[in-house]
Amino acid sequence: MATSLSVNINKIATLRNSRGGNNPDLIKVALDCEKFGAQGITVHPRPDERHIRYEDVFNLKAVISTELNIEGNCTEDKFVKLVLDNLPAQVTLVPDTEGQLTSNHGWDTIKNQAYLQKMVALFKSAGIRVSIFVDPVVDMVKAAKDTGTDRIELYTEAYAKDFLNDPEKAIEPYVLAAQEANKLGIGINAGHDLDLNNLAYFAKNIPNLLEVSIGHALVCDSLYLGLENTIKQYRSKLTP
Ligand SMILES: CC(=O)[C@@H](O)[C@H](O)COP(=O)(O)O
Ligand SMILES: NCC(=O)COP(=O)(O)O
Repeated sequence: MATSLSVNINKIATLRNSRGGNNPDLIKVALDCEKFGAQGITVHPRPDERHIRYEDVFNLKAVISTELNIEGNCTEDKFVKLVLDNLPAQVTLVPDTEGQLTSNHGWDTIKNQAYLQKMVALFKSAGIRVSIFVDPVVDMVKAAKDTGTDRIELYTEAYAKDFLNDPEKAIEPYVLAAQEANKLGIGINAGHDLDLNNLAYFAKNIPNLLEVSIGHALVCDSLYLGLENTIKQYRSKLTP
């Protein structure tokens, strides 16, 4: 089974916002990503709207034909409303605090069990698939199962960092977490700092990896390789 590639277009919005106009055109880029082989589009709007604006989500939902994955912090009412108003294929719950540079930890699914159960039920009752962003820790995966979530998203920053020195050691906690998820029947997504160097090894070693969402490195690579070629190269890393 090949893993799906969802392209995170936050960084396209960052570039657009830097000059206040509409260049690059986020909608056109999303549609081109799909044309070039992306199997989903990921956005992670943040409360300060420094990259994806809330209105972008409505505009994207109206035109894209692949899966829309909205990531963000469900403790913000505005985020919850945005998701319920747009009914994406998937919502990924990420425990960010306001003003955070980027995501830097997964949910503590034990401490926040009751809260997550409530939020998962809310989104699922609207027909939205739910994924919970977690660190690669077996106990977090076990407690994620109890929330009723459909999937987890493994937070891969530590993998990406440690891969440079020792790939086998870097992947170890992720394999254990994935094995637990497989045993419990939860789907597995992954993301953060995945790139052309570390992606194939991750996909090869994680059993039943359903989806990766990749933004920062993919957009950087496209400066050199072009967007179409870049997406094809990422897709090829996910083909068994
Ligand atoms: C949850 C995750 O790892 C990504 O969504 C990442 O946080 C992207 O967000 P930024 O583009 O704001 O860094
Ligand atoms: N969920 C991870 C994501 O969407 C993109 O993370 P990154 O590739 O920008 O680090």
